[in-house]
Amino acid sequence: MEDFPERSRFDDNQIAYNGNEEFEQPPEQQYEEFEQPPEQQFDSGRGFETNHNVDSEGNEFRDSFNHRDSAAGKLFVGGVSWETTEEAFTNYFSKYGEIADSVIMIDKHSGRPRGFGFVTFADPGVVDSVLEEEHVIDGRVVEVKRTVPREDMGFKGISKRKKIFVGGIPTSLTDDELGEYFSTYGSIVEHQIMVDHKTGRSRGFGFVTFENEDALDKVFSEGKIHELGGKQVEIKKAEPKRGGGDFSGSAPKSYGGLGGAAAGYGAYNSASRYNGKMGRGYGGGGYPTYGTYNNYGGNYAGSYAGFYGGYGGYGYGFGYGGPMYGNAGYAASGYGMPAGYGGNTAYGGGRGYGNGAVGRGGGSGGGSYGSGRGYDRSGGSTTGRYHPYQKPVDLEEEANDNFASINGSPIGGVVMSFLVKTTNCHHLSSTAMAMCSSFCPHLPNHFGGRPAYSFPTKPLSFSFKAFSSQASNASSEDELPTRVGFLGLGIMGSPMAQNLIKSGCDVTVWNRTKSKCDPLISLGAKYKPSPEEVAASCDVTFAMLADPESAVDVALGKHGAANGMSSGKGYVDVSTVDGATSKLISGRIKSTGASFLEASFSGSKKPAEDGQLIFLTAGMQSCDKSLYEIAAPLLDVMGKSRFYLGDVGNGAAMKLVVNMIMGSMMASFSEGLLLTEKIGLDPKVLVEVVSQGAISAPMYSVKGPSMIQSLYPTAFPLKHQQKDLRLALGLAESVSQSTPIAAAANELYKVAKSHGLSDEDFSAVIEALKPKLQQ
Ligand SMILES: NC(=O)C1=CN([C@@H]2O[C@H](COP(=O)(O)OP(=O)(O)OC[C@H]3O[C@@H](n4cnc5c(N)ncnc54)[C@H](OP(=O)(O)O)[C@@H]3O)[C@@H](O)[C@H]2O)C=CC1
Ligand SMILES: O=CC(=O)O
Repeated sequence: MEDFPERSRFDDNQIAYNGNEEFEQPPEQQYEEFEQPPEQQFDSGRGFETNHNVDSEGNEFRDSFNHRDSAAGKLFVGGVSWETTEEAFTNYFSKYGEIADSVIMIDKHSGRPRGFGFVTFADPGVVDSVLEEEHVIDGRVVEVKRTVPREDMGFKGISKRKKIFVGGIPTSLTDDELGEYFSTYGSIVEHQIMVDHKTGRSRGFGFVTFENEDALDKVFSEGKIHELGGKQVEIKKAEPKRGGGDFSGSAPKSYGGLGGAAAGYGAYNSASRYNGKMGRGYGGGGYPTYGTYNNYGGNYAGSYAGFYGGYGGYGYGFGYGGPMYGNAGYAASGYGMPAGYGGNTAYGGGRGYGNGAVGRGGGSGGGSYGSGRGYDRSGGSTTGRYHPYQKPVDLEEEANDNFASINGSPIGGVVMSFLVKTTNCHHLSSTAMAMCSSFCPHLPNHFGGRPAYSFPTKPLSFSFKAFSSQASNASSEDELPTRVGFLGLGIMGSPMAQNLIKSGCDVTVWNRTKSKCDPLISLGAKYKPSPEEVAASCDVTFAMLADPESAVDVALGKHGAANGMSSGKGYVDVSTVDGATSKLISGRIKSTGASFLEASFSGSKKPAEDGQLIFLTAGMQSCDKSLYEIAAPLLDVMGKSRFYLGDVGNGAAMKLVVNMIMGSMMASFSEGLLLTEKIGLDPKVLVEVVSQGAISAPMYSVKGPSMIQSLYPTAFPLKHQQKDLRLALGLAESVSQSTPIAAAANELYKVAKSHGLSDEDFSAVIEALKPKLQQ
């Protein structure tokens, strides 16, 4: 039997690399810590992988494994309930044969179960029959997979133990100089400084592979920081990175290759300090030429010297390349802002090119402060999807580390958001949630203190829909609600609820059309036959309904959720409605003694599946604060960021503004596609041209090709887009704001609706411009 190390052993130094260093990814995206979501690394330290793996180029290699005897009887078990004890776990599997070993993995920080474990049968012969069956332990369906000894997972024939990553390489350093320096420690097989494919410029990091492991010991015996080319570089052990993992089945576990439609989800966070921990990116694979590659090191962010440049890298590719928040590189000009104070997230990742770029927005005064360690996965152009969960972070520690440097620094407001994802709901702490940033000209005095928790309170001004951050007295050990209700399982509600289930929450669902509950029930959700009963049985209930009418009906109608609400409970409406509706629902929910939170969001089907929604929260009064604290980690399971916007109605209003813009953009794009064709040019070329320029948007790149073929697979139903335009026009009207473009776009969507396109994707609005519909 395998000599198992202690449970949950992690090696902070150990990082894994994407076997294909050709990819244009930031180090944060190419590397992952050992402490990964279980789906990415099932064994924290026990030396096993599942055999469902995809290499960095998307090639499955499960069949090539040579199962060792020691591993042959060992299975990974995922989706294990928090409540399941090791005894129950072992007992369950003992019906298949003698158990040689079994364990439920425990998070080293929180001491809580991580939702997965391993069971080893004395007789490997029983494994096949175990794999053939469905397994339900303590009422929860668990997922059983083979494990494979990690040492069997050769990548490019290079042992992980012989390769190091070198970060912070001065851009002037040559490959040869890199090799020469490290050759003093031992014979080198290969060495390479990674370069940007487009510019040919050094990306500030590279790899050195030694002939034998002794050399590594020697290098590390001199510490992690070495001086190269007159600058300090940081070395880390590299390990072949597991590719996407082949969870081709349901939901969040389907990380497998998506062909060329790779995700460019970038790092959740950014930089590292020389003396701190390296910010591990979260990003999935990334589309080679998009994503958020940034330079590593050498890019000291202006006044924030001492930090690696802000390779915030949040390539928000939607799985199709183009970064949504990409680019930027403001640090040198001090443009970033210290959102989240250590828990910040460097969005956008800016293509640094050595000038101290920082991740824009959410991030940081330099992307350099990021602390939420992301977990890179997949990598490579064909392993695009990323994992919706992220490990908990010791934000407090890093916030403190980082704070000193930002205290007193002027900040320019950009975007705020703090995001933390978790491997599972159990692991959240208040430090990992409720962190928001602000839009304010200077750091308020109170930031001079310990920035343990940043919590939004009052908006500074309505027009900015912003808020000031201040220390919160959020408890240090927040308990997640054990019971989460979810009402409305349409295109968006289903994947959102699914992510909650997958992250370990105890979810109870309801949907008007009951059959839509079934897939979630099979994933472990409970079912109640009315919103009222869901609300009565849950601590927090989410509502994801079609429109204002259904939102009101489900919340306040007969057997509506309000009937099941009472003091201590919370109702979180994530539907897209208007402010008045939100206020109505809020008022009635609160009259029961319960709390209400508005949390509409931006992001469509794919981001919902990937847990990448952008929440627009509002309505937290002092009495609702605990609801916000409770809901925040749940929102973080479903989304990548949270904005707090003040009073009830502001979240709805922001969402309507966003969708007003989106609706007009799509209408305008439709005109462009048709005009291009009419004048004898190729609309495909238009899509490409647009994608490369300043007006690029994932929406165009993704939807354009199918629009050209008159295909409109529904992600965001056209009827909802028209509803949003209608509501946005009402909002504009209420403040006498002229919105002629949106009004014209709205007319177009109405035409499309009247021709039966309501349930098509909103990109079907192009049909309204075609002659056959205009007759
Ligand atoms: N799709 C997207 O990309 C995004 C959508 N949104 C917004 O989210 C909301 C839901 O969107 P989406 O999931 O796409 O829409 P769907 O149309 O797929 O789902 C709508 C949900 O509302 C339920 N519903 C509709 N009418 C009623 C009613 N009278 N009583 C009870 N339940 C009702 C539906 O139940 P049933 O299954 O029985 O029909 C379904 O669960 C909308 O407000 C939309 O604008 C926000 C961001 C992105
Ligand atoms: O509401 C739609 C979206 O994509 O956001």
